[in-house]
Amino acid sequence: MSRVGIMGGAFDPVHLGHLLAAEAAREQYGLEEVWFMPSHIPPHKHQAGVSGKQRLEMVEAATRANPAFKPLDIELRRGGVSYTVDTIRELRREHPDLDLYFIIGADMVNYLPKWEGIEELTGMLKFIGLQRPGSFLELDALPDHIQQAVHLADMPLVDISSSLVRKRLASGKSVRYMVPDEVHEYIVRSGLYGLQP
Ligand SMILES: Nc1ncnc2c1ncn2[C@@H]1O[C@H](COP(=O)(O)OP(=O)(O)OP(=O)(O)O)[C@@H](O)[C@H]1O
Ligand SMILES: O=C(O)c1ccc[n+]([C@@H]2O[C@H](COP(=O)([O-])O)[C@@H](O)[C@H]2O)c1
Repeated sequence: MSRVGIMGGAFDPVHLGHLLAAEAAREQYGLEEVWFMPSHIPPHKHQAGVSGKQRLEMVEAATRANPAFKPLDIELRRGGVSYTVDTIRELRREHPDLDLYFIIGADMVNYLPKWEGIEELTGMLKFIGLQRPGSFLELDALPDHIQQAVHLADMPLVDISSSLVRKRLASGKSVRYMVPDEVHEYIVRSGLYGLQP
């Protein structure tokens, strides 16, 4: 059974932290591919400022050079609030042969008890959790059935977030090397996040 990782997020915009997390999970769990999946409306935070099409295009630009990384537009096509449980049900119908691993940073691991349909979700996939500066990942604090579904991976800690990238762009600061060059070019060319095209 092929192992596939899913890196879900708003990707507003995609940054180096996302790519390093996906690569660490791929390497440490022998994932054949990692699918980068922008959410339509995130379940727990404000809707992204940039359109789904543009967030997907940035993900396409960021993943193009890596044959193991693929963009996945399933949540953008479905619309509405992007509950992961709905997406995984759909993906398992389409790909019953895959062993799915959902990749998340420490902030999201700690939030797992509040995810919609978490009991069903832990029966359908495994999570790969990564430490992230600013949120300490504490497995012991989680209910048993969630702890059993979460596997840990190591990555070089990087204190980069999409909010930091947006804030820096809006105040005219450099985000070079925080996002891939292709994404930087896309942001500048499209005049996103307060830049003039
Ligand atoms: N620097 C990072 N290290 C590890 N995981 C990360 C990092 N940045 C984001 N993630 C994880 O990537 C997933 C998608 O994150 P998302 O697209 O919401 O980015 P974000 O940087 O958290 O955004 P924002 O700052 O707008 O809240 C989440 O599981 C999040 O925990
Ligand atoms: O389904 C849920 O209840 C749920 C709650 C919080 C987060 N998620 C998913 O986790 C991924 C990372 O979330 P975020 O908010 O950090 O972009 C993204 O794919 C979200 O849809 C899912």
